[in-house]
Parts: sequence; structure tokens; C-alpha cells
Amino acid sequence: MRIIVVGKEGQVARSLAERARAHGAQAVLVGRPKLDLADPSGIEDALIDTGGDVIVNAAAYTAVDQAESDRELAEAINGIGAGVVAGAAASMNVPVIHLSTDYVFDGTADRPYREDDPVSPLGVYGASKLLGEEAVAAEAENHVILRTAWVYSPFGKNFVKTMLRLAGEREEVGIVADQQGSPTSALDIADGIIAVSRNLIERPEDRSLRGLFHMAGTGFATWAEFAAEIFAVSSRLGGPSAKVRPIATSDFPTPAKRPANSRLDCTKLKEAHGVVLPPWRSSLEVCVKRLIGEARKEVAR
Ligand SMILES: NC(=O)C1=CN([C@@H]2O[C@H](COP(=O)(O)OP(=O)(O)OC[C@H]3O[C@@H](n4cnc5c(N)ncnc54)[C@H](O)[C@@H]3O)[C@@H](O)[C@H]2O)C=CC1
Repeated sequence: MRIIVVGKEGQVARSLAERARAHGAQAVLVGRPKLDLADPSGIEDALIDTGGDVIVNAAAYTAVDQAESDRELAEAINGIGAGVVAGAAASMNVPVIHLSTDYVFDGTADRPYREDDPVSPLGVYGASKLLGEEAVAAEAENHVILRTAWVYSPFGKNFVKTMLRLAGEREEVGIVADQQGSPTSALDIADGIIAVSRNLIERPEDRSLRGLFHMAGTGFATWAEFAAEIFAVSSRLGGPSAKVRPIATSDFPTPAKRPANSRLDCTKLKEAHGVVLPPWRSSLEVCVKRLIGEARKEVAR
């Protein structure tokens, strides 16, 4: 199976590149300058030129706060560009897997969100990702949209790397304790995407495999609990650690509002695709171990 991955540098794109081989698959990454989601004119040609059995769109405008003052570009990349990728997949007659976000919800529900719950994004980023969901569904019948949340990995910028850096600089960090979600390893997302890809290719007529699904790490936490676990694992491994001071969202104002409840109910994915991501704590341990190991190697060099 040859997977065309849109995006070259992102957490999910790099995780797909790393995990594909372990699954006997090949991931071919295509991104700027060859494919720019903000420039629809070159997208289909770049995808046809790359060629593959399935397209995964792992690229997006992901700067949540910056998007508040950059609506046009966020909508071009996350909305229009995503639709053009899906349209190209349809004309190539291959399935498309698109990534979306918990930020399509306003976070006011008192239980984990299901796929058919009403959407109501709080900011420009969430609204632009919702446009993308609608465009993908309109352009390609043979699609899967995977909403995920709180993504971290050994790659790029993310909460785990930020916490480990801060632990090296401070004794205490203030972390919001009134937002809940599921920390999700991009490496687990990659494993999940590869399993979903195989299902789509092996069962081209099965409609239950197509459509919208939630895919996040198993179990829930607040950001403060997530940070405390990062420090606990790091400290066990002899890495940097800090004390977590729980704070309220209102103590940490940001340009974009975040949902208080980002919990995603992933039952539909399990029932249709047989995919369940591992408990968030076990995947977090793998990532922290790897980051501390890499930092030690760097120092030894
Ligand atoms: N990071 C997170 O916590 C969450 C991410 N998601 C979604 O998951 C997907 C993957 O996210 P990450 O890997 O964390 O993102 P990332 O921010 O690590 O990577 C985004 C990638 O998109 C590429 N990109 C940006 N603009 C582009 C353009 N105009 N043309 C081509 N490529 C472009 C970047 O170069 C980068 O490779 C995205 O769709 C994101 O919206 C959903 C929920 C949470």
C-alpha cells in the first residue's frame, strides 16, 4: 500500500513516514513547494504525479491563536485546499482520509462528543476546519474524516516538548485545570490511519467504513493532569521535572477561545474499523522516554 501524505513537516505527516514501514506500507510525503494548499491550481497535478492507493491530508493551518487575525489564509488552507485534495482523490479514484479537530465543538456538553453532535466552533481555526469537513464530504464520496485532539509527538512543536523545556527552566508551571480532553500521540494516529486505509482499500463498497469518525487517545485528562504525568514520567527516567500549579482558563487569556470539554467519544471508529488508540498514559511514556533519550544523545555529542 502506497500512501500519499499531504504535509511534510507536521507531527502526523512525520509519524506516518515513520510508522508506514512497520506496517509494510510506503508513505510518500508531498508538501510545499510542490503542493501548496493555499494554491489550489497545482494540487491535483502534484497528487497525480505522486501517485498512490490512498491520500491522507495531514497538512493544515494549525496556529490556533494566529488564525484569529488570519482568517482568509486559514480558510484557504483548511477549507478550500482540503476540498481540492478530496476532489483530486475522487478523480484519481482513491479514498481520502482527512484530519479534523475537537475545536469544531464549543465544549459545553457534559459528556464526550459523538460524531453527530451539533458543531459550533469558538474561533476561526475551528470554523476553518469545519469548512474543510464540509468540503471533503462534498467533493469525495469515498472519504474518512478523523477528528482528533491534543496531539503530541517527538516531532515539531507540541505540549509535551514545551513542558519538558519549561521543566528545565522553572520549578513550577501554571497549567489550566478546567479544560478536559484526550492527549493523543501522533504515532498512534499514524497507526490508526494505516489500519483505516487498509480497510478502505480492502472493502471499497462498505459504506459503514466511510464518513466522520472520532479518533483520540483512550482516557481523559485536564491539561494540568497531562502536564503532571509528563513530569512524573520524566522524573522517573531521571529527566527534568516541575511542580504543576493548577490555574483557570480565565487566568491565561488567549486570542482564540478553547472548548472546556474536548473529550471525543471514539466508539464509532472502534465498531466500524476495529481501531482503538492506546491509553494516553502508556503512549505518553513512550514519547517522553524517546525525547529524554534524544536529548541525552544530543548532550553527549
Ligand atoms: N496538533 C493538534 O493538537 C491537533 C491537530 N489536529 C489536526 O491534525 C492534523 C495534523 O496536525 P499536526 O500534525 O499536529 O500539524 P502540524 O502543525 O504539526 O503540521 C501541519 C503541517 O501542515 C503543513 N502546511 C501548512 N500550511 C500548508 C500549505 N499551505 N500547504 C501545504 N502544507 C502546509 C505544515 O508545513 C506542516 O507540515 C491537522 O489537520 C490539524 O488540524 C486536530 C486536533 C488537534
